[in-house]
Amino acid sequence: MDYQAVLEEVAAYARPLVRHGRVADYIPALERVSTDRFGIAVADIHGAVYGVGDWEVPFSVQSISKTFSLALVMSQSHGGPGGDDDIWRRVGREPSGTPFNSLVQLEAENGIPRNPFINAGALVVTDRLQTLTGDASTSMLHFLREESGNPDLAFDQAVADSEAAHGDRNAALAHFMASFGNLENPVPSVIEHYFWQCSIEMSCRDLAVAGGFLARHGLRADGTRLLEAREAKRINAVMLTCGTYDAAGEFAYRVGLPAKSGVGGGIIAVIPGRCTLCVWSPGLDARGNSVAGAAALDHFTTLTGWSVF
Ligand SMILES: NC(=O)CC[C@H](N)C(=O)O
Repeated sequence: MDYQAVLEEVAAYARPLVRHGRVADYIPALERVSTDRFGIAVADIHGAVYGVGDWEVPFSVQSISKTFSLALVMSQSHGGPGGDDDIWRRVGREPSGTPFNSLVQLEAENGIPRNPFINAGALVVTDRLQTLTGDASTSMLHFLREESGNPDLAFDQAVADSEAAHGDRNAALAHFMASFGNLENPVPSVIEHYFWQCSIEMSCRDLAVAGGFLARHGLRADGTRLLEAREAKRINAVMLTCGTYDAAGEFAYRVGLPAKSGVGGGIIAVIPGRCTLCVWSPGLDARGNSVAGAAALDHFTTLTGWSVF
């Protein structure tokens, strides 16, 4: 496969959609990013990386971090009966069908979020990572530096501060879950670590490389094992069904890959056994997914025939 040629063709297909959609404005620091940007990268399972456009420009990973926090928690607390991790007692794995920051299901479902990729679920996962590591956001940053091979990865303090200043919704979710006994750490510390992890800046290149363990059935870049193969399979499955919020059905229909999006405009996608992709373009659709990014991934699987279906 000539990855570079495929990426050029994908970029040409998606470019007319760049500037479509809206930049997330509920986190004011994200509003400053230009909608003109478009980049896409592929990292194959052997470590080769290809990219076009703004593929080396760092952006705010936002909810893409939810994939890595789940992986870190699963890697550190291998399972109970049937190999299931304890985290699944505290968070479900069904699509929510509601927006990523919705409160509505939590009361009826006793403070157990539908899945780890909506905000409520990610707060539970961050809480667990905080208990396991003592410093959830820093342990994630170190992991991402190692897996991406980029020691310069950093938090974006302006984004973390901006989100904290406008974080009433996430604070409400956390307090509500705490009232059901579903948080182990104090709410202020959980939301602070969550905002920090969302603020990490990475490029398409960094994210495609760092997500390689999902395509390598759990093996890290250095060949050591992060996750059992069945755990990597499970994360990919939850990405497919829940990774693009209440658009996961539409995304599976169009793209047919496990994927996780963020309101910074990035989307990572996994082709197990082959490669990991990351695309970035900040204009978002009504559900919070990158318009040009989703179109690019759609065209990539159409050109290559490499969906999981
Ligand atoms: N969908 C997202 O990327 C949301 C992440 C964002 N930090 C939030 O909590 O609202």
